[in-house]
Amino acid sequence: MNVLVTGGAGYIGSHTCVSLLKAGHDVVVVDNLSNSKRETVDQVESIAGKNVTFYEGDVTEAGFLVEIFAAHSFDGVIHFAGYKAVGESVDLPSKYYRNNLLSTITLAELCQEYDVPKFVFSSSATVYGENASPMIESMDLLPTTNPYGETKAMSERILIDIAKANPGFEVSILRYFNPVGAHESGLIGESPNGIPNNLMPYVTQVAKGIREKLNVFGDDYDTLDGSGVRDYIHVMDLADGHIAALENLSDGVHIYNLGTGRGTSVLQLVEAFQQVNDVPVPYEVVGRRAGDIAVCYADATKAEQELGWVAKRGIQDMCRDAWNYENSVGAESMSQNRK
Ligand SMILES: O=c1ccn([C@@H]2O[C@H](COP(=O)(O)OP(=O)(O)O[C@H]3O[C@H](CO)[C@H](O)[C@H](O)[C@H]3O)[C@@H](O)[C@H]2O)c(=O)[nH]1
Repeated sequence: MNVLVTGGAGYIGSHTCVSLLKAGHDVVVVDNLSNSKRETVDQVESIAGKNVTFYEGDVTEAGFLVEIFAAHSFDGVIHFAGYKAVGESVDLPSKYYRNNLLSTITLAELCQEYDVPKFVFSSSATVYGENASPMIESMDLLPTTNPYGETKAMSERILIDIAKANPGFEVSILRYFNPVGAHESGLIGESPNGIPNNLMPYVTQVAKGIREKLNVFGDDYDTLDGSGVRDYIHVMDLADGHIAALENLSDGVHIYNLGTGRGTSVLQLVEAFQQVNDVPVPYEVVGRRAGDIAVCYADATKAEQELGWVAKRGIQDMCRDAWNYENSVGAESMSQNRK
């Protein structure tokens, strides 16, 4: 297939491009590089040994996208591009609603105009809100605690309605749990700007000595050791999930959790990281972080039954590959304002 990947220079997008190319698909990337770098696309090409067509620009701009849709005959779109910082979305809600919703609407409209039948959307487990785990696709969505999460829930709604009105439009909505790790080559990985919000990049930076210690946000949750429990999934498993979703698409809307189905606590993850990589990760338990829930993990059976996809890599692989990337030449130069 000839696939348009929006946000293909980003963390999950770049790993998915590798999997797409390796599976024999052709890839066109559109990315405005607001939170990523052009070099990542070069790294993707060198890992896969195949070329990618790259356009720098914004997927909220229909005029810019029209030229790309006209120049290529796409079989499908995988839409990753979007703002994703939870805290920033609380401070700048209109930035999030404008960008994340407009991009989804614009792309879905262009798919109708140019007869592009397949659409895979990056959603998030955050749409489950405070439901009790395991999260299952058939659950009613609960309000999320921030505009970022709302943009994911609203984008899902918009795609469901557009698919209803346009028979033949095939939509796959993928709800990611907690993506971590990196491609085993160490050439691409997660390079957050500034102080990381998420656990794994914070852990790797503490291990590396860039930050003094990890703050563990709460040890008084009702979990096995009191720290928060999440379903961490290796980014290459997640990438493979997109290929399975794309290749198995059929008429209508299909929603899948992409998780392992297993929960790991913050303290368990820190312990695994130290053991696998033989490096200390000093930490201190501090108060809970506003908006966090105690436990979030997937029921991952639907993706297995319908797509034949299961996550193959474990916590050890995730910790090893995240550390390998942190120690690579690329990690430092990819990140901005790290200190
Ligand atoms: O420095 C840190 C960072 C995180 N945590 C803990 O580690 C766990 C995972 O936190 P992350 O920030 O890595 O991930 P979240 O589950 O909070 O975030 C996920 O859910 C969010 C919505 O709530 C967004 O969807 C986000 O993109 C996605 O990664 C949580 O228990 C959190 O409290 C710490 O203890 N210390």
